[in-house]
Amino acid sequence: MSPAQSSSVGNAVPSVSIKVNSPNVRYSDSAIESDYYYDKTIVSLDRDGSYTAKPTKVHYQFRTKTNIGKVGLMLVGWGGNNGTTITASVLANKHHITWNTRKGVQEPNYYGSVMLSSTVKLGVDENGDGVFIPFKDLVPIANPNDVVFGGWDISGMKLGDAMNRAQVFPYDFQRQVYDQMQEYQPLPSIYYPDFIAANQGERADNVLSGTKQEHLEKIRKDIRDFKSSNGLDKVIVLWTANTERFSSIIEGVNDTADNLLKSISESHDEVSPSTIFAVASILEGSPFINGSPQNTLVPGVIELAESKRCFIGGDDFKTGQTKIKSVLTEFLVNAGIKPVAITSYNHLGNNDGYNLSAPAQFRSKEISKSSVVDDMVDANHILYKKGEHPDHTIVIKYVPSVGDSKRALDEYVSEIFMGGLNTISIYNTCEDSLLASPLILDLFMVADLMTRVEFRTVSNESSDINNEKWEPFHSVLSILSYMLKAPVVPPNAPVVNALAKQRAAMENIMRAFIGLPPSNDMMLEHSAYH
Ligand SMILES: NC(=O)c1ccc[n+]([C@@H]2O[C@H](COP(=O)([O-])OP(=O)(O)OC[C@H]3O[C@@H](n4cnc5c(N)ncnc54)[C@H](O)[C@@H]3O)[C@@H](O)[C@H]2O)c1
Ligand SMILES: O=P([O-])([O-])O[C@@H]1[C@@H](O)[C@H](O)[C@@H](O)[C@H](O)[C@@H]1O
Repeated sequence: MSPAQSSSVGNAVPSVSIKVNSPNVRYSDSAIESDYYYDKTIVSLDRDGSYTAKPTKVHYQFRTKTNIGKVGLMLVGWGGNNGTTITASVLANKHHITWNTRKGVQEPNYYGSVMLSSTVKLGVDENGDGVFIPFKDLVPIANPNDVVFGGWDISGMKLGDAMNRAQVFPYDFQRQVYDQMQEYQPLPSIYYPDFIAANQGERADNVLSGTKQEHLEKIRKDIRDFKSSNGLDKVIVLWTANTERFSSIIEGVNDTADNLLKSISESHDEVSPSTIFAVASILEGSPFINGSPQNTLVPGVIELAESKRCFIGGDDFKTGQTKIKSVLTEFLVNAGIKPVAITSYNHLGNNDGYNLSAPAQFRSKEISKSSVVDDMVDANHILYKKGEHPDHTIVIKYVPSVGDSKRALDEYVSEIFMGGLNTISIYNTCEDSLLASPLILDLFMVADLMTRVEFRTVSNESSDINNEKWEPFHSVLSILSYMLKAPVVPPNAPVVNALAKQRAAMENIMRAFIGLPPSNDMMLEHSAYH
């Protein structure tokens, strides 16, 4: 009977082992099973305009397999800034590689990973003081130091040279991982010039020929070969390649799974490389996550994932300017302050910025960056009339000389008490790839966790629960929202962008897996006279 397995992630991240002492939690050698009572408040509007609120409980059972197995992560765009950065960083953590800087010796770490470098309040001790543990130790999470990397790139450059091209890491670090990185060679990939900026053509020397159907079959074979040659139990595919233009959603082309598969067999122009990667992953039973803003997950992909019970997630890593926006806007609106203008400008000089300098690719990013305030604004009908929104402007400029060190300038103008105005200006220099890369690990770890979770609903306490079938979560993983600018959610589910809510949802779902109630900060234990 073993408690939740904790994984020691090198010496960069401490690990704790926890066991829940409850009749609602059962440990076996292969799984943690919990009975969880989900509290909801159902609200109805009465004829006189008043609301009736009715507390309800739904009884779920969760089963989390604790045997993680050997997991691989295949990156599309492996030779890019994010792909090389995360690969080299895991090597550094795994082998405890340190490097000299002008400030002294730098240790490897996983800062910026919410699972690896943030904590959650497990509960309180006998004095009522909070006990905080690494987020990753709530439930059995894969150890990123053990992940097997692979992937594709339209640039055939080996990863050591690609890391050098990315200009993210200092020389003293690069020189220590160069030889190991040079052992990695991205597989040839799918290249349809129409979907990314023309300026990317200069690096496209590692591309597949043939029809779209042949591309689909080749990518599927790549996934199978990678899995078998590395003795993997599971492969997760993650797109961190260039931003593509949006695909048009066309009835009969990509609106259903069958139409999409037919369109691929006919090499339809409107099927993008990223959508083919998504389809290949799903057909191979590999979760697919889109770290870029384009609408890879067209309706046909979602329907295919649902039919195959395969996980998908997206869109667009939420790393810097947008991450701050999803906090600041919630703070303002929830404080009863009315943002009337949010102006976000940034410039950057990496290849992502080079690709985004093309209008169609910028438009994809503008869309994903613009939707992040919608849920917070729509929830406050005191400040905003129906359909009213702040002016929200997004500007991205390519400035080669700043490289990966993106500059983000934001101005928030808000109406405050009695006709006043409040202006908040932010200047934020972000090492773009050092912000995004840890999120690749978070997306990988949480997606892997979800492949090991099943649940069932106890609809009638008197019936035999064992007659209820264990089910996986819905294929569209909205639990990944915290890491994504424009979360894709199951049909008819609401989109939540507020960062604190996204994090609380992820934490409380994982607490439910081990039979713990949602975390809250009511501090009632401190409210009585002792
Ligand atoms: N802070 C961040 O870095 C950040 C944040 C959010 C989103 N993103 C998104 O992540 C993606 C990658 O960012 P990056 O900075 O690593 O970009 P990058 O340009 O350095 O890397 C992208 C890589 O993808 C390759 N590529 C392009 N098309 C491909 C295809 N069809 N198949 C395989 N490889 C292909 C390119 O050759 C390149 O090596 C971009 O879409 C970017 O918008 C990045
Ligand atoms: O995450 P964030 O900082 O809001 O948005 C960023 C953009 O501002 C930047 O121009 C782009 O290169 C990155 O891919 C990222 O998407």
